[in-house]
Amino acid sequence: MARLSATLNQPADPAIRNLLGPIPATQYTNPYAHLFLFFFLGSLGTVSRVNSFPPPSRQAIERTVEEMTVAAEASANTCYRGCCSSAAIPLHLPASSFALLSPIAKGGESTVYDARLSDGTRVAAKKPVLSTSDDLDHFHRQLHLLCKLDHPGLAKLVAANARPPNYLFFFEMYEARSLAEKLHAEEWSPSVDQAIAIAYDLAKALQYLHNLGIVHRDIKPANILLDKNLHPHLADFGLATYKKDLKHVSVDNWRSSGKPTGGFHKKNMVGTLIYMAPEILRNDIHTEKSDVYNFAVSINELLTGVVPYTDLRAEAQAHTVLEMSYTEQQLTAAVVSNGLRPALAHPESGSPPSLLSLIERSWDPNPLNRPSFDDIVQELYSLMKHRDISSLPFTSSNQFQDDNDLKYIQEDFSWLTRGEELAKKVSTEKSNMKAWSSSLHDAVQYKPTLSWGSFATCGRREKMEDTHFMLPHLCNEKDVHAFGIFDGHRGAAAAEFASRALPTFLRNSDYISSPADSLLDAFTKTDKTFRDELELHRNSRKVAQKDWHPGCTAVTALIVGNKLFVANAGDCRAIVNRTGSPFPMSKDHVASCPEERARVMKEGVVVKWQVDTWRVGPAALQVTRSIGDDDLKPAVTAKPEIFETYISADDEFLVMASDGLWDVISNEEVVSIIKDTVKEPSMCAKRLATEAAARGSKDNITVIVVFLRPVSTAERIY
Ligand SMILES: Nc1ncnc2c1ncn2[C@@H]1O[C@H](COP(=O)(O)OP(=O)(O)OP(=O)(O)O)[C@@H](O)[C@H]1O
Ligand SMILES: [Mn+2]
Ligand SMILES: [Mn+2]
Repeated sequence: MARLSATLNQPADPAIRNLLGPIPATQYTNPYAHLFLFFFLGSLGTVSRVNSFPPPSRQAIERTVEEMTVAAEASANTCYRGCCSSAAIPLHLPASSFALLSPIAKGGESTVYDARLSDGTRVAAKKPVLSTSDDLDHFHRQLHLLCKLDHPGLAKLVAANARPPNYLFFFEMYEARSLAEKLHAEEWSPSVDQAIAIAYDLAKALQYLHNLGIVHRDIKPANILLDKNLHPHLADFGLATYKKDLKHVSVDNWRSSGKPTGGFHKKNMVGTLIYMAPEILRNDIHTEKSDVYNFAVSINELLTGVVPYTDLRAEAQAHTVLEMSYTEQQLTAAVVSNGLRPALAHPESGSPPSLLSLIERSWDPNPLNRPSFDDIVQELYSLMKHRDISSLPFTSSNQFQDDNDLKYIQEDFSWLTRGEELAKKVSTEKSNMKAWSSSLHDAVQYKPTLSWGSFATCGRREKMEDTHFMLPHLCNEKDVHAFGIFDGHRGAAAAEFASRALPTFLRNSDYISSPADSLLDAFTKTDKTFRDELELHRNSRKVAQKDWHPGCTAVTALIVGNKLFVANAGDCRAIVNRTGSPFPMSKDHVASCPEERARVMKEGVVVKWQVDTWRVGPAALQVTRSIGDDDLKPAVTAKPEIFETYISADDEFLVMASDGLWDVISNEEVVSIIKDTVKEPSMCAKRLATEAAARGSKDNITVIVVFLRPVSTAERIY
């Protein structure tokens, strides 16, 4: 308001000054001045109709007023109202710097054009229909939101023109157009693996939005755009909003809107009716879980290639469901009251049962029963790993891969499988497990009873660079178990490689007699094999960026009978709850630790205070030990520190986690959180990760919880 009053007081177009003339100056500074002005200008239109001048449209006047504001504003990159700003996206693209070519889609709300920027970039220009001041507000809300978003799974805004008279959004052009067109116009039929990869990418994008507190509210294949590699990008933020604003918006939409059955809202409702969750059809407020429902219907459409409910065509009344408006009510009633859903993809078509179950749970009538996108991402990620989809050409690799190894992926390369292959090749196939367990046959020794679970989430990060493994009963030895977590940096390559290579080395340890030596050996071999492989790839023509040095920190626990060994390199951490308090099983290797700093400097690498903490070398790494990071070897060593201890009845559980957890939750708090959680290891792991995310952890979070004694005993004690 301050801005408005300031600008209105400036000398401007005399026509406008005349229009505004009669308004007493005091009213400009009143907080409702804008509204006031608006009504006032609106009534002018009516007045001037009496005279024979053509009435200036409300929109024209509002824009002229806004133009004055534009003139008054410095060249700051904000919209004319000052509500939207961006460091990266130009918000005032002058008319001379773009050309609109042919329209590619036209809806009630907007026209999308094939367009070119002056540097020749092909973009999609979305020109919204702005006929009321509500539409203008809506444009600003949408721009404000789009300026805040940056995720590979979302349609990317590259520029905007947020000033009169041409309000435009410029998006990156996704050449394969929308999933709806691809499926129904081109009759594309994706492989199951392609469908899973698309679902995973989309789920990641939605997880990102939900973590920011944003709901999309219009997920459907027509709003899922595909690039030339068939990676999906969620588009159309016309209905997206902060969840916290939703109550308000919803009341606006459904109750106090002057036109409850027509216009904008009706159109949006109708346009997406077949994707809408029962609670929305009942006019409840949209939550994240309504997005989950829309997602499920869309993914099922991707798997089946069938527009929801159109396969009911044979049945008498369903015939017109999509064509005639009166049957919309019947469809609504069936979805809401009778639990009607689109026909689920057939297992015979190759869709894995776990995916079908995920879809069914995601369109559950009760929103509370639907999984969150954290859960969905996790499930799809496991499914992808299980099917080894990361090595297929159409993968959603960029979600958990660095842009560099994206190239490998597209050439059928996977750091995961490479880790396993190479470790097998390097190690001899002779296992030492027998030697370890021969020490176990002591009748009086304590026998821990194990149960284990894990949870991993990308959290607020865009990419998942943590990996982990759980190998209970290693080599079919009932008393030997291994667990590990790897936290990647500078890409996920090292973490992925290590998550397969390290357990393979462990399994195949040959000549070494003690488990601790085997751990040490597995760490150093994993590091060496990874760096050798990386060197080969960097020298090959496949990698554009030669200066690429991914690494990962690692923590691995090996339980042999009643003995626990933890090997750690970097800032993951492991603790045991021993007689009710945390007993550390690792030490953090970070540059802020004086001994570690001295060690690194002795090896000839500089450690400097940078930004907020001590950092190592030109790469400014915070950790002082890791696998990979070949630009900093040998100072940043892969040699782990190994702690060992006997497990006794005093020991309740082991917790291992990446630093995303420990950054925000102390060892003591971890113990007490598990104390009040159901004694089920994966529930405990999930609870800890969720708590860390809620406390603002900005990192990927992976947690493994291993109960060391029968859970019922533990529960009786607490
Ligand atoms: N960046 C883009 N690249 C390629 N095609 C695009 C792009 N953006 C939009 N389109 C095409 O234009 C169509 C409409 O875009 P969008 O959904 O953003 O507009 P809308 O007016 O909000 O439509 P709706 O009727 O779904 O609300 C899309 O389905 C797609 O076919
Ligand atoms: Mn759309
Ligand atoms: Mn839209």
